[in-house]
Amino acid sequence: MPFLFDACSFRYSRRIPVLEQLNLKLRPGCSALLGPGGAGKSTVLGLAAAALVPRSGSVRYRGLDACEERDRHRYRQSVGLLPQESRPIPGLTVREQVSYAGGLKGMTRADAWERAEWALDRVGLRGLRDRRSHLLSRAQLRRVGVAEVLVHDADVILMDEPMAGLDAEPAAQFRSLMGDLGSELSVVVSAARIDDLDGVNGALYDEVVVLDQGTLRYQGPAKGAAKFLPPVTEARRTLCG
Ligand SMILES: Nc1ncnc2c1ncn2[C@@H]1O[C@H](COP(=O)(O)OP(=O)(O)OP(=O)(O)O)[C@@H](O)[C@H]1O
Repeated sequence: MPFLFDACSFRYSRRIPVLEQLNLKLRPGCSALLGPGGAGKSTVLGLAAAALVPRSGSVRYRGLDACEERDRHRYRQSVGLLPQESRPIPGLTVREQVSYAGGLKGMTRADAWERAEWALDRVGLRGLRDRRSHLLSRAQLRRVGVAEVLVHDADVILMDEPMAGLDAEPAAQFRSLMGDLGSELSVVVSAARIDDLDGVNGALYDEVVVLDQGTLRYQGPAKGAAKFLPPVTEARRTLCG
């Protein structure tokens, strides 16, 4: 079931439009959203997650309209966003933080608490569940972010540049987690370069969307995307095999 962006316009401040009349069918389960810094990837994911609201136009998923008050709660339950930086909540343990995320999506306290343990197990953080979340590394916090999505049983997870800023070893471990998640849950992943996603799960990226300056430059198979991406030789090599 795709995200449907219909004539969607968005701007953070009055002056500079980021998206203007964007029409996009973003298919979870197989999509990578690529583009250079400032292309609008985070904005598109924020709109798809109903964390941002368009100035005009609409964003729909599974027949629910993210802009309609009556649909928004159910919409947000189905969609989870892993932002570029997962932040600790000062004073909370890891399990409390994940459980709190479940509460924000409408789960009862008891359900969220139980399910948080499962979600932390799923992302390999069971052993850290009672640690204060501000003591975690960036890579561990990113896993907490994934657990915050798993806790409320979202059916799609939108990951905003999940490999950015990770050292080689945690990056490899996170790729492996993403590969596992991709076989269970629909995923949309953004990245500046396709090689940031290399090795995650080849089958996941049978559709690539390239954005530049808020405009859709390309949508289709990964191989055809190379000429629409910035001239990064490594990225081209990966795409073109
Ligand atoms: N909170 C904000 N306030 C004002 N402008 C913003 C804000 N967030 C993003 N922008 C601007 O919106 C445009 C699109 O940014 P966005 O973060 O969506 O792009 P991106 O492709 O995700 O880039 P990056 O890879 O650098 O995160 C950029 O010009 C950016 O400067």
